[in-house]
Order: sequence, then structure tokens, then C-alpha cells
Amino acid sequence: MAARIFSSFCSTLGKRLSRSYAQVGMAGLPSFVKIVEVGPRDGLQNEKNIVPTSVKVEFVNKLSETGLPVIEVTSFVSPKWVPQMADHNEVMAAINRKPGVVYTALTPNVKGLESAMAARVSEVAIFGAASETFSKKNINCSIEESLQRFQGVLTKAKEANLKVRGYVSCVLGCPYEGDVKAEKVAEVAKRMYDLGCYEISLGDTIGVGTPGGMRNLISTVSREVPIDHLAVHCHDTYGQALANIFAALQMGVSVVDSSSAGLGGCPYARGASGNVSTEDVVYMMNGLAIRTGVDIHKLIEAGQYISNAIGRKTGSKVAQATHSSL
Ligand SMILES: CC(C)(COP(=O)([O-])OP(=O)([O-])OC[C@H]1O[C@@H](n2cnc3c(N)ncnc32)[C@H](O)[C@@H]1OP(=O)([O-])[O-])[C@@H](O)C(=O)NCCC(=O)NCCSC(=O)C[C@@](C)(O)CC(=O)[O-]
Repeated sequence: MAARIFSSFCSTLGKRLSRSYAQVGMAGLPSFVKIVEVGPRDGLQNEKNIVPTSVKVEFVNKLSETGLPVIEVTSFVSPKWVPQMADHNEVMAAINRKPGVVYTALTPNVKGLESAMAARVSEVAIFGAASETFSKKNINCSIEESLQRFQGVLTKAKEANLKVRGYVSCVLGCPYEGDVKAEKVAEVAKRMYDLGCYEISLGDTIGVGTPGGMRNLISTVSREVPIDHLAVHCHDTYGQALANIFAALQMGVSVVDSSSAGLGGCPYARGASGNVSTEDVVYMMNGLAIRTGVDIHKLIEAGQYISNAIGRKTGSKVAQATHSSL
């Protein structure tokens, strides 16, 4: 009897998690959203204790089985600056690469790019900021110097036929300077796009944005960079991430960065909490009948795996609800 009740409960829960596909899509929203999973990089870079390489590899392997199209695996940055990512070569060498999945990594300069290419990444990402102080704290140079550095990365990547994504941090606020003007974000985003980045991810690094700010931001930046080349990267510090993503979707954005189990934060942005959790994003997309290709059950398992491995409670509300119901 108990087994029957449990099995019927699981089936209801399963339907709730994936019922979206029977619903009709909402007008004005994209029919497909590409999710860029940043958990292994953004999620783990801020962990105090060094996460064993084998755990990172298993995490990426589990994520690879979920249907996620892009996984940001690591970063080829200075190990003095971010010790947690020092095992980038070992991680890249050990993961199982599922055909069709893009395995990407951060590269701040040509040195990082060369290492990333040797480690056989599928593509790379450069990362700059719309705030001078944050740029200096995070990559030790001004915005202008960073763009010159990125020029070198783009030139070399182009020669190697490697795609480059660009991040702009602090798009809705800076931990050091406070408000950041949308016009400044648009200027940096345009410069990166003109350098040859195929996609620009707008990072609300400290999660202070609101849907109103997001609408203004997307409206301003999309005058300089076509909307179908923009992504949003929302941290959930103030609990606004899903609302901000929804606002961005309404404006025509169809690429969303997120982190399994809501892990994350930037070591050079004190107080920034994790990214919006991928589980919560996929749940919302399912409810909006927006396809992502991601199996939410497998995703919850991957999130649970990494949460257990690092001894943390998952940051995903969906995963919490699912587990507390079982
Ligand atoms: C950019 C640098 C390297 C400049 O750092 P620097 O100290 O100015 O660099 P340098 O060129 O003077 O080199 C210093 C040392 O670092 C080495 N080095 C130099 N480059 C590399 C490299 N690529 N890989 C490995 N080693 C490197 C270099 O060889 C040298 O070694 P030493 O001679 O002292 O032994 C440094 O500031 C750095 O690594 N910063 C990374 C910071 C970071 O990873 N932050 C987190 C990611 S950004 C983020 O999370 C935001 C995002 C993307 O998620 C979006 C959002 O939420 O907003």
C-alpha cells in the first residue's frame, strides 16, 4: 500500500516537473532557450576548500547526460588568483565528452587561450566588466587594457577557428562603484562584439538587478548588439534572478546562463551569492512551454551529487521542494 502511494506520488511529481510540454507557449516568448551551465566553473571557483578533481569530473559527466547544450567546465586563469581552478588541464583531460555538447572555459589572455586549446576546449570565453574598479580587482587591468588584451585572444582564436564568447560583468551594479550605467554596458558589449565574440553574456555579478533594470539594460544594449547575440547571467543574491530572466525573455533574449544547485559567486565580488539555479530555470521554462532539451530529473540528480560532495544544501528551490516531498 505504502509502495503504491509512494509510486503514485512520484508519478504526480514527475508530471509536475515536466508537464510544460503539454501547455501552449506564451506569446512573445522564445520557443527554445539555450541554457549555458556554468556550475563547474562559476559554481565551484568560489568554494573555499579545494574540490577534488575527480568530483569536478563526475559533476561534469553527470551534467553531460542531462541534455544541457553548453557546459562551462573550468577557467584557464592564474592559479594564484583562483586556486580552485588550478586543475583545469586535469579536469578537461578526464571528462567524458558527449557528442554535441559544447565544453567551454574562461580565458583572460593569450596564455590562457593557448592552455585551453591544448586541453581541447570546444570554445572559450573572455570576461571583462562595465566597472573600472571591478575590472582592476578581477583581472588586474583597466577596461581599455582588457579590451586590448582580448583583441589578442580573438585574433589567435580566429586563426584556430575557435569560437569566443564575451562576458560583461557588473551590468546592473558593481560591488565597488554601485550603480552602473546601461550605456557603459552597451559600450563594452559592443566593443567585445566588434572584436568578434559571437555572444555577449550580461552578468549581474552581485545579483542586485530588478526586472525594471533588466528591461532598461536589454533595451539599451540591444541597440548596439543584436538581441539574438545576447545572453543573461543572473546571480540570485536579492532573489530577483528568475524575474530578471523572465523580463529578458520578454525582450527577446533566448540564451540563459545558470548554475546547477545554484552554486557560485565571484571571488572578486564579495557578498555575491550563487547563480540562479539551472533546476529552477528549467522548471520555469517547462512551465512556459519553452523547450530547453534538458531532462530536469537528471539535472536534479547532478545538483544533488555536487551539493552532497561539497557538503552544502542545494540552492535550488525546485530541488529542495522535490527532495522534501519525497
Ligand atoms: C588575468 C590575470 C591572469 C592577470 O593577472 P596579473 O597578475 O596581472 O598577470 P600577469 O600577466 O602579470 O602574470 C602574473 C602571473 O600569472 C601567470 N598567468 C597569467 N595568465 C595566466 C593564465 N591565463 N593561466 C595561468 N597563469 C597565468 C603568469 O605566468 C605569472 O606567473 P608567475 O610568473 O608570477 O609565476 C589574473 O588577474 C587572473 O587570472 N584573473 C582571473 C580572475 C577570475 O578568474 N575571476 C573569476 C571569473 S570572472 C566571473 O566570475 C564573472 C562572470 C564571468 O561569472 C560573470 C559575472 O557573474 O559577472
